[in-house]
Amino acid sequence: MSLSGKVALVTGAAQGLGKAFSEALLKRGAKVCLADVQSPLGEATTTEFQQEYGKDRALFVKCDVSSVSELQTTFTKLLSEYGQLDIMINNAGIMDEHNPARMVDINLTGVIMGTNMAVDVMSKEKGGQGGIIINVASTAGITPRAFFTPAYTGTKFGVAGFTRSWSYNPYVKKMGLRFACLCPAFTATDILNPMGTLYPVDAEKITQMIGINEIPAVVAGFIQLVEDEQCNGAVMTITAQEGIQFYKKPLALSKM
Ligand SMILES: NC(=O)c1ccc[n+]([C@@H]2O[C@H](COP(=O)([O-])OP(=O)(O)OC[C@H]3O[C@@H](n4cnc5c(N)ncnc54)[C@H](O)[C@@H]3O)[C@@H](O)[C@H]2O)c1
Ligand SMILES: CCCCC/C=C\C=C\[C@H](O)C/C=C\C/C=C\CCCC(=O)O
Repeated sequence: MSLSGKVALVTGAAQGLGKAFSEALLKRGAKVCLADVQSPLGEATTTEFQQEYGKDRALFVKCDVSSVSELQTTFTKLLSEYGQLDIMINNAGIMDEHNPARMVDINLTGVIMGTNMAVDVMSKEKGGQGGIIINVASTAGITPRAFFTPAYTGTKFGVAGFTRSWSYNPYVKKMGLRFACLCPAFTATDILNPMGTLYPVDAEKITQMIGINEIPAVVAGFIQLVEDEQCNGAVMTITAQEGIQFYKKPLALSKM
């Protein structure tokens, strides 16, 4: 898939992985709407990108993904500026075991609402041009070994299950859509800073054992998913020890 002239919406784009995904798309010729709850930082990131890639190529919208109305406003602003949406990246997420309800609202409900709104805009059956929706989960979303963060792990299992379920929808071909789930293990971003766990854990020991991805390694996997026209249903894990791997797909359902 050539990215030149495509339009992307990336949530949680002010910093970290979302910022890096946005820049990778910009470098390949896409226009990017950066959505984030952090307003000054999101604006600064967008200004930086406008200076590097052109004023009309990046747009910032302040958006809390846990708010249906803020998400709707984001889609409205994006469409009025760029007229189309081809690539939806539901990336915004937090780690806060002490506030599980808020974490579910952002990490899971935000992804569900962002995906469903994107389907409405992008589906060929509804006047869109098709495209790809990538939801960012975590290796914690496919193995419960992240025992120290049970609620976070629950939200990421939800994201992976939700995304895979969409990918098996028998209408995806007609809609011209692809769904993929990106599951990095520990990656060097600010989310690791507070180590917000419920129980005392030797975080250093755990991260040493598992290793920490550098951001470019995750961006490489991300771009592979965006560009690969055959990737519908992919669940890609990225670990410092084993790099990119694909989580096995269950047997296909008999023809529906
Ligand atoms: N870094 C890791 O170790 C790692 C590993 C696996 C998965 N992930 C996932 O990657 C995604 C990106 O995280 P990151 O590592 O870049 O962390 P980060 O903390 O650097 O970035 C998260 C971004 O999301 C934004 N955000 C938070 N709440 C939001 C909300 N309600 N609405 C909109 N934006 C919001 C933040 O402002 C921030 O810009 C998350 O979903 C995270 O769970 C991270
Ligand atoms: C001990 C520190 C916990 C707090 C870390 C904060 C945020 C982390 C977010 C990531 O999504 C976590 C990524 C991976 C989970 C770690 C291990 C899962 C097991 C990996 C494996 O089984 O290979």
